Amino acid sequence: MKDNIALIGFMGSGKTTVGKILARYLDMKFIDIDRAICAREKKTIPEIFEEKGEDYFRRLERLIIEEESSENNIVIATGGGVIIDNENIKNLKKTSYVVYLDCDVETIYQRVKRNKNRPLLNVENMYEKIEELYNKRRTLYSISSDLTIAINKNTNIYDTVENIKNAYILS
Ligand SMILES: Nc1ncnc2c1ncn2[C@@H]1O[C@H](COP(=O)(O)OP(=O)(O)O)[C@@H](O)[C@H]1O
Ligand SMILES: O=C(O)C1=C[C@@H](OP(=O)(O)O)[C@@H](O)[C@H](O)C1
Ligand SMILES: [Mg+2]
Repeated sequence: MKDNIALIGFMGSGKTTVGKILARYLDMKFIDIDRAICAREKKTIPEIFEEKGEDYFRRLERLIIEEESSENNIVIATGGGVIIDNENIKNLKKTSYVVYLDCDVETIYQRVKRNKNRPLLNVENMYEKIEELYNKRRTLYSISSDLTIAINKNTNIYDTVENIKNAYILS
């Protein structure tokens, strides 16, 4: 069994929300990479993207994942773009059981449409943008993970947590 659990998946798939509950259930520490980036920069994600650019954000994301990957007994909620950089997956896999929250596009859209905290989705046609990014990324999520959990609009969050917990314990 690996020391940590890392959650990956598209924006809105529930990484942050599931991660918090999972950590509590397993008595592990919870780390949200986005939150750690914001704390370090003392800025929100949209502010970092606007003032410093996406590349700067990605460098910080990579650095913090590298740091956190040397910890133990933690649940890590990553940001949806973590799989863009292969180095991130290599680092996470060293110490984490990687779980892909595989959520359908419609459910993602319904969950994120009113939220302004995801700069990549602040475009005129958000649904189209989600589809485009989703199609680009889905294979990467799949091949980067040890376990895939299907999520849709009817999925109960506690079932998700229970399934991850059981698979992790058996791993
Ligand atoms: N299983 C679920 N059922 C209903 N709403 C959910 C579920 N999981 C997450 N959400 C909601 O979807 C939104 C996005 O969740 P979040 O955890 O921020 O996703 P991520 O970190 O993957 O971007 C939040 O408003 C959250 O409350
Ligand atoms: O998919 C992405 O590229 C991003 C996802 C976000 O995290 P969530 O997946 O938690 O929304 C956040 O890291 C940033 O807005 C970029
Ligand atoms: Mg999140």
